[in-house]
Amino acid sequence: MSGPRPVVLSGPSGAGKSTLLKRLMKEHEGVFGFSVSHTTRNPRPGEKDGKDYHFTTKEAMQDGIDNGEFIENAEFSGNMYGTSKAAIEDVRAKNLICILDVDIQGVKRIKETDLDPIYISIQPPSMEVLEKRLRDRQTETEESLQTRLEAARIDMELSKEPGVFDVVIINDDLEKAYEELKEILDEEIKKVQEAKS
Ligand SMILES: Nc1ncnc2c1ncn2[C@@H]1O[C@H](COP(=O)(O)OP(=O)(O)OP(=O)(O)O)[C@@H](O)[C@H]1O
Ligand SMILES: Nc1nc2c(ncn2[C@@H]2O[C@H](COP(=O)(O)O)[C@@H](O)[C@H]2O)c(=O)[nH]1
Repeated sequence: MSGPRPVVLSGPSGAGKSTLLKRLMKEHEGVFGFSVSHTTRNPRPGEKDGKDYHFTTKEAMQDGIDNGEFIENAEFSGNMYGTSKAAIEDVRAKNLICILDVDIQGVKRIKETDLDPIYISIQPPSMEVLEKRLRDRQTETEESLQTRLEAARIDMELSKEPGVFDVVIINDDLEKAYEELKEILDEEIKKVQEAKS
């Protein structure tokens, strides 16, 4: 595939992926494009259909999967999530760096494709900090919080396996984590900016 290299951001729910990528996109207008995933979970307050996710039903999503419309899909915390081929194409058609926010199952499935992204894991400094962040975000029920923490334990172990990620960023201090992320992507950012000038 031609154009700038896509970027996969992964890591436990609550580690800070959306926080970092929203800032990255805001500070680099016209450089990044978000691959809008499909999900069967309910929207959170403030989330917009078509921007944060394509919110859909299990039936419609399963039809799309059966029709080969997704490059990967996974079940996470009782809901379906997936990256459609169209979501990636929409970004790549504009010659932008395509950012995918997917869980560890998504990372493994994307590795079986020819997408060839830069794989970045965003990790919390500890389980305790992660739990506090998730509780403070007030988006989960106690049940879904516990499911997410269990998935986080698995994610934190798998992310240590050599070769899974190109880089692991510990998001303790937000400024430091953001600077690290920018530095990793500096070369790709410059390529897009130069192509536009
Ligand atoms: N370095 C940080 N220090 C303190 N709070 C943080 C930091 N990074 C993110 N947060 C906060 O932690 C919460 C979780 O962050 P965020 O929603 O970005 O996580 P996420 O990895 O995108 O989660 P999910 O995968 O569930 O979407 C948010 O309320 C965010 O404001
Ligand atoms: N495999 C995929 N995982 C995805 C996708 N979109 C998001 N995610 C991951 O799901 C969890 C939960 O997200 P939330 O928005 O409900 O908090 C998180 O780890 C995301 O990275 C996808 O298309 N495929």
